[in-house]
Amino acid sequence: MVEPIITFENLTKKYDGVLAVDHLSLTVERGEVFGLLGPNGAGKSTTILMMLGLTEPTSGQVKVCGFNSTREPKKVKERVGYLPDSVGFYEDRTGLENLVLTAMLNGVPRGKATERATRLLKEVGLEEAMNKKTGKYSRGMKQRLGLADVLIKEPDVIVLDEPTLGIDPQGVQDLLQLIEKLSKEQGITVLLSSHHLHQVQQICDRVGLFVDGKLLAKGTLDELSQELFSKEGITTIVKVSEVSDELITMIKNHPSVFEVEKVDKQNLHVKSETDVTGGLVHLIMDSGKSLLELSIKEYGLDEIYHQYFQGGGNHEAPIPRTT
Ligand SMILES: Nc1ncnc2c1ncn2[C@@H]1O[C@H](COP(=O)(O)OP(=O)(O)OP(=O)(O)O)[C@@H](O)[C@H]1O
Repeated sequence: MVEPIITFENLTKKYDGVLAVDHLSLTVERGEVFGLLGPNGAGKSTTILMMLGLTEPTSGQVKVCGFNSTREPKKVKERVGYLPDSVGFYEDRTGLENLVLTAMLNGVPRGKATERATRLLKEVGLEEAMNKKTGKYSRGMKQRLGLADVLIKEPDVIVLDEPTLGIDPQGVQDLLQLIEKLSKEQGITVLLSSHHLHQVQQICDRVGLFVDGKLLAKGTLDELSQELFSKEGITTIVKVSEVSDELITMIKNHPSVFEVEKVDKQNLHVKSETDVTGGLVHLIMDSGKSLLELSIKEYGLDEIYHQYFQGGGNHEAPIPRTT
């Protein structure tokens, strides 16, 4: 069996009575893109700091590539690239010079460092700006350079803390696609901490929802929505030429249907215990109306998050900003 690349075991951190991370147990598989999601103060940064060996757990442990982050922090740092939410570079040096310096500080000889830095700068789309001083880089360019900077030591894992902060929408899309590509093509494991649900949803294989230091739920979007919404049944969105009382009665009589909501004169939301799309097609045809649209409602991460913190998780955590 392949060992998980990151293992958190009952990881706990207390600061002067504040339980920043509360008995976190979680495994991340090699090559996964895992999203750490949670409102401010949920414990995401503290979790990352313990994983990098930069702060000691109060109890429990975290292992990366089989190395204990507290006892063997150097070995962990050799394998993990960390991109904080704001990266600092020597502003009077070029992107290429900055990268070569990082590579050499990580023990890569100059020739190889220049070769690797040039290749990475191309990969992150900074080919034309590589000889420009980083003081003249935009925020998006600095984040791209930051990504190249964490990749230069060829890590197994990269940890990205709010990587898209302050970047324009196109820059965000480009950066997310780049992260996804790197993970898929090079098998790099990515741990992404973010408030931005839509961005996380776009590239993460699995997510963990954190609040008050606790991991409330983890899984793929499908698993989380199944867990939260299965008790609500399946919602089918129906659009017909005209909603009539007769049609509503016919649908209500379907044995699996337990609720029919008329949204407007053409739209209905049908809640049922099982998938009733086939049955609905027949009922609508029998009623003499035309079927214009029929789809099962899918839940996105924002609905899952909202539901978890508003009701499903019975927590009163604030809803984080989602823009
Ligand atoms: N050095 C510290 N000393 C005391 N308390 C701290 C320290 N660092 C974090 N905390 C507390 O630990 C809790 C978790 O903070 P943490 O920064 O890990 O959350 P976060 O999820 O990363 O939040 P954000 O999204 O705002 O960065 C908070 O209550 C915070 O106030």
